[in-house]
Amino acid sequence: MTTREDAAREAAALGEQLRRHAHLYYVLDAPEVPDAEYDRLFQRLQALEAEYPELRTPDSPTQRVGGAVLPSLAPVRHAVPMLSIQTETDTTAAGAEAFDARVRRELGLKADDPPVQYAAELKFDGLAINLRYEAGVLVLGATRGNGETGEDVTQNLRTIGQIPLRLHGDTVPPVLEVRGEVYMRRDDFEKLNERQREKGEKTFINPRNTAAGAIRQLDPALVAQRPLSFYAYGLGEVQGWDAMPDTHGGVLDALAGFGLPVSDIRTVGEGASALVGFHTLVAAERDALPFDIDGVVYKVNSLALQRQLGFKTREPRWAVAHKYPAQEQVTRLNGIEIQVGRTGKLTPVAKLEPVFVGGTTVSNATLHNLFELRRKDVRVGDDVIVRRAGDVIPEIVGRVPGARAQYVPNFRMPRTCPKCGSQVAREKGGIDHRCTGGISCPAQRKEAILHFAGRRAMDIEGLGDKLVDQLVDGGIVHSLPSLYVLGVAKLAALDRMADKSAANLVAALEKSKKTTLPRFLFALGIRHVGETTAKDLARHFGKLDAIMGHTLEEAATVEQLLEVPDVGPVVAESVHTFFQQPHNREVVEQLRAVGVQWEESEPSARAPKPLAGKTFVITGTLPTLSRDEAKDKLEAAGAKVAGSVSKKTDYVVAGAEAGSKLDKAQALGVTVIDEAGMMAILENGL
Ligand SMILES: NC(=O)c1ccc[n+]([C@@H]2O[C@H](COP(=O)([O-])OP(=O)(O)OC[C@H]3O[C@@H](n4cnc5c(N)ncnc54)[C@H](O)[C@@H]3O)[C@@H](O)[C@H]2O)c1
Ligand SMILES: [Zn+2]
Repeated sequence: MTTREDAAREAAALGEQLRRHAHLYYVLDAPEVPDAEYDRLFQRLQALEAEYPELRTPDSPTQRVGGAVLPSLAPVRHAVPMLSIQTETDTTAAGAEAFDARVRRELGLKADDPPVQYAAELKFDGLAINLRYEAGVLVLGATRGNGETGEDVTQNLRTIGQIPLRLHGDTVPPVLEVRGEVYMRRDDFEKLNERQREKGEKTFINPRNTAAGAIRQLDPALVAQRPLSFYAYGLGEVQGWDAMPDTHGGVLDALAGFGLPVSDIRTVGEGASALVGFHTLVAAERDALPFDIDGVVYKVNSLALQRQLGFKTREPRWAVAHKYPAQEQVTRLNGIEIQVGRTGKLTPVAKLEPVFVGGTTVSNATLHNLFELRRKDVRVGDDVIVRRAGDVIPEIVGRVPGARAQYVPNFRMPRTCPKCGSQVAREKGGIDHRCTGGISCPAQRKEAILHFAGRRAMDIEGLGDKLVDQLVDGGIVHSLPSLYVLGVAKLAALDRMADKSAANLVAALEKSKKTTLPRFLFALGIRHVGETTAKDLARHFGKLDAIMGHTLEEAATVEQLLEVPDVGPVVAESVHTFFQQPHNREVVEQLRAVGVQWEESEPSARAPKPLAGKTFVITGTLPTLSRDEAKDKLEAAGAKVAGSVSKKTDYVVAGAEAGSKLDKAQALGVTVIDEAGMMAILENGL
């Protein structure tokens, strides 16, 4: 049993904590704990005050709205105070029933009186804003502040495209204050954070705080860079609105008519059952919404009844917020594991004490990369904040500040891939750590096979996404070489695979064995080695063994790789590292052993380069060669092949139906030759 003194002591401590968190949240836009944690403390204080009403002092956090006003922004006194909304903590249907019962009691309705009509809408998780329109023109935009006085953020609000600077239509009242929420869409938030991550900069915690922080920026140019959105949901001061609707639903329709964004997800219905229906419906849709909501709001629809019900200190009696499970929760970080993605990226994953967040139990959450992990300074044993919103994978947004009981070393990335043992590398200036065992790493198997089979790589027709899934998941193909031992019988046994297509695939595999060195190099999926680089490498070295060497030690060094025209340090490093992985070398050997072959040539370092320094353009259809073949031949002789004709072009090779490029060549006086002329130059030189 709590004694009065205990209760007073606890209430004082709670008040202090709540005031501190409210300051961090409302004034600094930098909360230290999730809302669920704040709400828990708040409800505890409310319960104590209910038991001992003398503890309910006027300055108690339960009696006040929002936070203080930033001194750097001009204060705005609200004509009509901006209040909070009472929260219904019971998230089941009972929450809506309790509200309906309260409203009926306060209106003095009897059991057999007709049901009250309600408007139900989303509770957007953003920042409350008051927009003042005079004669239809936006003259002032303010934050809620402490409810009585807010901050002038007009210039910042003007940067939000969805907020009309002038209202539409000729029924706009002389004075109209519109209340609504500035928020950030989830995809906009993700994109913003993705950009921050790429730049290695600090990421934002959640859309709500990002939006709130942006609106209270001093520099409108900075605000303009933040993708903010707006929804209107109510009114402030109104003067001279002759045709003012008499219901809340009607008001929202009118606001939409004036050109203000109003959410379509709302309803008007009778009694508690309509509210329960809406709550259930929105719960099912919540994850799919493009923005965060933390609940739904029920409002008595009739404005006359709203006036009759009136206000308490902090909130109207005619509205209630019915919440959903929180999207951020605190839990214990039990460990950090490394996950290897399809493309070889290593991601630190938090192993959590299971926690119910965003409607499901979460025990894993991403920490994105080593830099972010370090910046957030999370260590095993910490209390961390997990966020799970919509379909976005759960993530750790930070740790709950506080001292650690004992020293815990900083997390380190493994030096070798936990899946295949290949070396882990991070490019200079890059953020991500990657496994370098592309073709030999089980985590990257599917991606590697798809790339290998691609049209511009080994060109294995019929080996697509779904089939690769089937082959790998069924344990039939576990490496690139094992593709070449697939038999028709085994393939035909697969789902959705007919004998004919099985036979076709085997034939395509057989055909693909005869390839070219550039295609083969490209097919290996070495990071940063695209088609062009593969060609450059093949031309320069001529033979695969000149690049990979008979032994690890004989493989081309970074310096040797840097001699290839157009190959820079990042590419050279990547090729070198690839061939330093024993598993990768094995796969290449096995591919050769199953019969993959190509014609090797003299390294271009030694081969004559009669066309060096000359630029060719190929246009039209040549009689025997494809354009790619002609290009290869010219490039092998040292020529540069360009895509468009300019004064720098030396020759245009024109085939049938050559169009504007030929006209341009003639206009510029560039020599035009045909395929036979090109072959003569290749054979005899210029
Ligand atoms: N994490 C922290 O440290 C911390 C600190 C303080 C407050 N908070 C959070 O702030 C919230 C409490 O703040 P509050 O007093 O602003 O109450 P509230 O956010 O629960 O409700 C009032 C607000 O709801 C918004 N709203 C959204 N949709 C609406 C709609 N359709 N109709 C009307 N209003 C709508 C308005 O901005 C309004 O001001 C809680 O969620 C709490 O967890 C968190
Ligand atoms: Zn690996």
